[in-house]
Amino acid sequence: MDIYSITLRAMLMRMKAPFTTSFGTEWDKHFILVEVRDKEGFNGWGESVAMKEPLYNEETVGTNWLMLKEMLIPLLWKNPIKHPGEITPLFRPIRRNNMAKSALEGALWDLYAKRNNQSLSSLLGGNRREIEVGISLGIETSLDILLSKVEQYVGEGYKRIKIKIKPGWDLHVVEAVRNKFPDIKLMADANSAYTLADTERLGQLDRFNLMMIEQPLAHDDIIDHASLQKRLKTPICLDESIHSLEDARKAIEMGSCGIINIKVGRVGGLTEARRIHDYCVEKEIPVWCGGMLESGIGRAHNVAITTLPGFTLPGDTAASSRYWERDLIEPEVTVTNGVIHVPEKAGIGYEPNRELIEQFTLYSETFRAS
Ligand SMILES: O=C(O)CCC(=O)C1=CC=C[C@@H](O)[C@@H]1C(=O)O
Ligand SMILES: [Mg+2]
Repeated sequence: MDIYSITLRAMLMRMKAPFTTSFGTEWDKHFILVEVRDKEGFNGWGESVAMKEPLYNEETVGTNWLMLKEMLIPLLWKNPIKHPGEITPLFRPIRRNNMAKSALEGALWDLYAKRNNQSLSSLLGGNRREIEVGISLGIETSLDILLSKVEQYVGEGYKRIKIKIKPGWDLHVVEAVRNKFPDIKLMADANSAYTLADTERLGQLDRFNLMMIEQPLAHDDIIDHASLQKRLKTPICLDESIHSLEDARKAIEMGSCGIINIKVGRVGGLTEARRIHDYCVEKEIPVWCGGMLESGIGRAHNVAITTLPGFTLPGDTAASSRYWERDLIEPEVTVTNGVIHVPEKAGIGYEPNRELIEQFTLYSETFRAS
């Protein structure tokens, strides 16, 4: 892959509404876009899902910018690659910084797919032309507002509803949603808001027939989730705890979870996401694709990975209009009755809107092989 230049863009997009979880609220979304150009004029796009503050994991926009500029891009210049699958082993000596790695790796996968006139989904081995998706709702200012949003999205046909919980916004909230919507596929994401001391309280969620409880305990835990899973009927789904195939192997061997939320950025890129997917298929552990409030660039990568056969549960890849007045891609990601039609064009399959990208760019820097 004859890379000519790599451009980093620090982006700022205001979401339609604040999104609140147990660890904080996102409204002004800061993130990095990566554009890789080759000498023949092809380009590939990736998105870092790191947030402005290290509240979801230890990475931020600032750490990602530094790691890309000082470590990852120079490493790529020194070690030209022929296939994007070489990026993960090339970057392995650099500890963690998965979201920084994933943003560059994703851009290279998109570039490679375009050079070969192949859709990213088919290049990854995905065989589905339609994917079923769910929607993730934040912690709202009132139960009535949450219930009205659930009603709206159930009406739009989303295949599963994910709500956020935390101490003080949990049992009564899940009960109210379940009472009003007795038959919907419903799950709860705690974003590490509980400890083993809350085992009895979390056990009370078993009566609501949830698909799963996502990441109830600490963001870096596997062993306590194994203890908790023994006490819960509802499957635990791990998100923040899983950074690699090794973490997935340990969690499954320990019995820490029955389901895994695969987020491309959290695990370091599409190659590792596919390895985790393949391992979970072998171990009969269902997976789904989580979201990080991405713009259309990251959303497009999520659509592509979700076409792999083991993504059997509806993920978080909602329509662009869920978060954005105008998204950075054309066409935008649309959802019809809970289904996304997977684009078959080369690469990520959606065209970046350069004018809009420039409009939301705070600053950028372009690097060329010296
Ligand atoms: O992108 C989406 O729609 C999913 C949003 C979502 O649920 C999350 C985004 C980012 C971190 C968390 O708050 C949460 C999650 O843990 O899945
Ligand atoms: Mg989560």
